[in-house]
Amino acid sequence: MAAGPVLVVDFGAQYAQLIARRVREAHVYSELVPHSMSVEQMLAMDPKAIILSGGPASVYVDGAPSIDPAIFTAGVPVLGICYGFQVMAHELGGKVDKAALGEYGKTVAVIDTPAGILQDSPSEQSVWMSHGVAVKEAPDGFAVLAHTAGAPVAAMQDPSRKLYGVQWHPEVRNTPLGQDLIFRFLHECAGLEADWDASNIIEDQVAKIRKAVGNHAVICGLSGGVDSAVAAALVHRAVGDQLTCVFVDHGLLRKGEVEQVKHDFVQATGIKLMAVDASEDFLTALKGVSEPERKRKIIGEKFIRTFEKAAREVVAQAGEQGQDVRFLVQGTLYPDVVESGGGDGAANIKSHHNVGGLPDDLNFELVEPLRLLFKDEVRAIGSELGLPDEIVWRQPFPGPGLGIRIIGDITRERLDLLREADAIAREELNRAGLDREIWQCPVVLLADVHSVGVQGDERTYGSPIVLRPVSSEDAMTADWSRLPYDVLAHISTRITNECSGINRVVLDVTSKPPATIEWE
Ligand SMILES: Nc1ncnc2c1ncn2[C@@H]1O[C@H](COP(=O)(O)OP(=O)(O)OP(=O)(O)O)[C@@H](O)[C@H]1O
Ligand SMILES: O=c1[nH]c(=O)c2[nH+]cn([C@@H]3O[C@H](COP(=O)(O)O)[C@@H](O)[C@H]3O)c2[nH]1
Ligand SMILES: NC(=O)CC[C@H](N)C(=O)O
Ligand SMILES: [Mg+2]
Repeated sequence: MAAGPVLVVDFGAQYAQLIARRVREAHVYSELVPHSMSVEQMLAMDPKAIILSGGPASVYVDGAPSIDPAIFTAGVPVLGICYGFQVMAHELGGKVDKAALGEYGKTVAVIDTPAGILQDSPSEQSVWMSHGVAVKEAPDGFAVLAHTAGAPVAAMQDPSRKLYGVQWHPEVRNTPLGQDLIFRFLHECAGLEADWDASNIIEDQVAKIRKAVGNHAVICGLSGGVDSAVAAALVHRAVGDQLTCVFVDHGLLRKGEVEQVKHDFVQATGIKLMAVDASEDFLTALKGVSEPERKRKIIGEKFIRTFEKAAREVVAQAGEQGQDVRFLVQGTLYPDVVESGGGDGAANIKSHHNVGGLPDDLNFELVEPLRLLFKDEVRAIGSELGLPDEIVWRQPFPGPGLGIRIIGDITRERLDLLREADAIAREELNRAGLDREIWQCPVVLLADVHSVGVQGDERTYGSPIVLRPVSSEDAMTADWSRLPYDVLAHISTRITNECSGINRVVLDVTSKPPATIEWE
């Protein structure tokens, strides 16, 4: 039995990393590789199985990405999904052409033969589709298992060669029986054992970090959020006191956050923490800037400059034995990478400060043990590492902080106003016991928008506050939370009463997509 990961070959899919994550959910380790990697290199990784992802191209168009057909005769079980399925059919002599009917979204699949990857399937399944190309005839040797209105061959298999393909997307939650198909491919068709969970990643990462860092000093950007806390805990387990965490107060934090992070983190972990007040520096650099990407780039750069200063301080404090700090740990997760345009062929939606916002002259080597993972996986690791619930279940808060929640330029007055409104919303949501139900609730100040109000019989001309409570599994998609009206009413009354200058509170009722969670 091969010892390597299940490889997910990325053909530029929206959901490639999601496939890897569903495989890990089925307790088999999985990693993503680009389709540009050669088949020899893939096989050198000793993969247990290979999954070919979806993608935007059409196989019959010149120059469309493909894969060396040697992959299909290497004896490694292969599952093709959507574009990957079309590639498999095309390369092995099947017929692939424009679909008579494109299918996007919820579709009914008729299961003609409930075998193999579709063993025990009901005769019809609701599946999630996104295709305009279809496999019209399966290659020789394949059995057709299912069809839909637009896909005469919607699933096929040749168990003797361990080759499987499906037109729909089993990796998205909108395909209710999708995980069942992935599970059957891995454990029944490919015969893999369920041998991976969060504790494996801890062992793996600790070993990798130890090897990379050696006996050098390391700093970790620590925000109090779960991602950096888990990254810090992993690095601490690997190299102990070589690690110093650096918490930056950039003036864009929420009310009470500095004291809370200093206290909770040190108490929970015992890791060395250096808190740096860099607010003057950040706010001066941000003066007069209202364009979101500019804000993000400035914040990303200032973070690094602050870490550089902190690193010099760490060296100075170490005295005689002090040596340069080469490594910077960040709690970067996969959604930060993909939204910054870092996926293979993915678009830049917004430059997360810790990825797309990094300056070109970065002198640190980055240590990002969570870079391929999603937040719920990180939470599982945090629990396994023994971090307290207050850290593991803390709602996300973006590194650029309130800076990307003031729509308009950033001033100290606007920050103070937003901080008050945000504190009220958080207090009331917490009091109503809604913390776990809500993924996070950005509170946004539309600083340049003014509307007329009447307070104490006087005319006011103030700015609105937007409440943006969302529910989500991994921040890649989100829906607006249906909060109880009385909680909303209470928050609205308190904000307008207590925050002078705010005369309106509005609720954002948009999902992601089409919106994003943060406004900038
Ligand atoms: N105020 C800060 N001081 C130091 N480092 C920070 C700060 N804010 C963010 N970072 C760094 O940037 C990374 C990305 O921020 P991000 O908000 O995505 O993660 P997090 O704060 O650790 O967790 P969460 O997403 O749950 O808020 C962090 O993991 C951390 O390394
Ligand atoms: O550390 C961060 N640096 C950033 O630059 C950044 N931008 C967005 N976010 C957080 O990422 C998740 C997805 O946000 P969006 O739907 O707004 O893209 C949400 O949880 C956001 O709060 C960030 N976190
Ligand atoms: N989602 C996909 O992989 C789409 C595959 C191909 N581009 C099609 O339209 O059929
Ligand atoms: Mg954060």
